[in-house]
Amino acid sequence: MATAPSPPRVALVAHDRMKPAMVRLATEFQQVLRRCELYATGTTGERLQAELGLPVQRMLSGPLGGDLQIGARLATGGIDLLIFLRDPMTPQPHEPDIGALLRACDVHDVACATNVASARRLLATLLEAQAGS
Ligand SMILES: O=C(CO)COP(=O)(O)O
Repeated sequence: MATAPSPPRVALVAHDRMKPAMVRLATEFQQVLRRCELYATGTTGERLQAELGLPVQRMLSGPLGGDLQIGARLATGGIDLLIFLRDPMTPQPHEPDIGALLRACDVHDVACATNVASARRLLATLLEAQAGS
């Protein structure tokens, strides 16, 4: 008997000014996201749980090490796709952690979207894959 494919493991991260955009994106793609295993940094995950009821495994808040926790999971093969809505206009206290997470995506060749337009395209490919399964 064929076993069901395991759900994609998707990490969702947004800086404060980008959280409304993340909530809008997750609302638009919530049917897709509900069929994924979701991870998020602390405050992003809190919003997605509270506003959409998405079952998110929350890490620490980004500035407290959450980006590094997601990066560690990604580096050990536990994340298939990262959506990281970065705020390009506001300096962050944990800039090195952000760079480390994005570098881990490149090192391990994990799909990563850092703005809404590319995130929508990545999520659309998940939608297509789910429709075909
Ligand atoms: O700072 C972040 C990513 O660098 C996001 O962290 P929060 O989701 O906890 O706000």
